[in-house]
This record gives sequence, structure tokens and C-alpha cells, in this order.
Amino acid sequence: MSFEQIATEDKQRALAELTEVKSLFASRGWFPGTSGNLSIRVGDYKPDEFHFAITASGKDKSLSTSEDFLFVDQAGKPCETTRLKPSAETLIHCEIYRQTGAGAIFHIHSVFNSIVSELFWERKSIPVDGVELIKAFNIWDEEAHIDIPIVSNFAHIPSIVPEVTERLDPRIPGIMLRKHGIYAWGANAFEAKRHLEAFEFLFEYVYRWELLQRKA
Ligand SMILES: CSCCC(=O)C(=O)COP(=O)(O)O
Ligand SMILES: [Zn+2]
Repeated sequence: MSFEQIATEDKQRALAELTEVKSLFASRGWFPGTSGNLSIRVGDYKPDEFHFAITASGKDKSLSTSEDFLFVDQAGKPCETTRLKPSAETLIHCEIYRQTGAGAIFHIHSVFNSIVSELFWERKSIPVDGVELIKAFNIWDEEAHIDIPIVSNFAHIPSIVPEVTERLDPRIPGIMLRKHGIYAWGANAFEAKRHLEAFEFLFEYVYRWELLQRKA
């Protein structure tokens, strides 16, 4: 399916959802210093052909303007002529869509996610044991244990992608970039938001729990 074949309503829905989520996350202080990026997929999906709307790079994401989003293809190339630049991290979105077929991907930076990625960097994953909010990931085992993967962060974004490819865990709808931020995804915007909120809760929990253990 080409970009032109995708229904206008589908594209408008994606932009409306992105606008709503962006404003909500901004109200929570989740885009400090222009950080973070959001995307929602549109149209049919094949691992080698898909399209998505994504935040434009370097914008103040607490503001709402007519130049907040653009559409790109599976290679991260704009689908229409525009002076906007897609997020500098678009290739990470491309890779996550390629591997998971997700419908939405949200990325934010926070103090808790950055600290825990460093606390657990040596084991390359953030362990979470038996916390109820693991159920937000549709993992319903009693006393579930999960490991949230942490990958290296590089200024050169294409260098991050191979480790994302390697470490993506089909059970866990997220991946943490070391001292950078969390990527969370889901079948749609509602699910990606639920996952992101759960990750952020768990990161704060893990941080505070770790501190209590170290003091004891
Ligand atoms: C000032 S934040 C550094 C870039 C970053 O990590 C980020 O999430 C925002 O980049 P974008 O190009 O999507 O605005
Ligand atoms: Zn980032």
C-alpha cells in the first residue's frame, strides 16, 4: 500500500491522537528540554512497507503548532514534501515497527528511567519482581519477574539500532537506552500509553526499593 492509498481519516486520526498524547505527556513534564518523540502507524503493515506519523525534530513539545508532525515511511523518509525534519531518532521507531508490527511508539526521558538504566547497566536489564503493575504488559503470572532490556546509547542514532534489534524481547513492550530514555510501544496509542505509564511507575519503584536496600 502506498502512502497515497492510505485513507485521509486514518491519517487525521493518527495526528489527532498524537496531538492529544503529546499535550498530556507535556502536562506531566515528560518532554524536558525538547526531548522525547511520539509516533503512530497508519495504513496496512508489512515488515518491509509501512508508514507512520512522527513528531518533528527539536520542537518544544509542550506547544501545539501546525508543524508538530510529519509522515514517514519504513526507512524514515518523509512521505510528502515538507521543510520539517522527522525526529532524530526516527530510525529507532522504524526498527521497532519492523520487528513488532506495533501501532504506536512513545519515547520519553525521565530522571528515574535514566538513573535505573545506569544502576543496572552491568546486567544490561532492569529487574522487576512481583510488582502488580507488570500486569499492564499482559503478564498475569503470580509473582512475575521481568527484565527490561537496556541498550547502549550513542550520539550517532544508526549505531543504536543493531542492539535494539538484538535485545528486543517479545514479552516486554519497551526498551531502555542507557542514561537516555524509554521507548514503549503497543498495538495502538491507548496500549502504548498504558505501557509507558507502567514502565515509569516501575522505574520509580525500582529506584526507591534499591535505595532502601542499600541503606538497610
Ligand atoms: C534535547 S533531547 C536530545 C534528543 C533526544 O534524545 C530526543 O528524544 C528528542 O529528539 P527529537 O529529534 O525527536 O526532537
Ligand atoms: Zn531521546
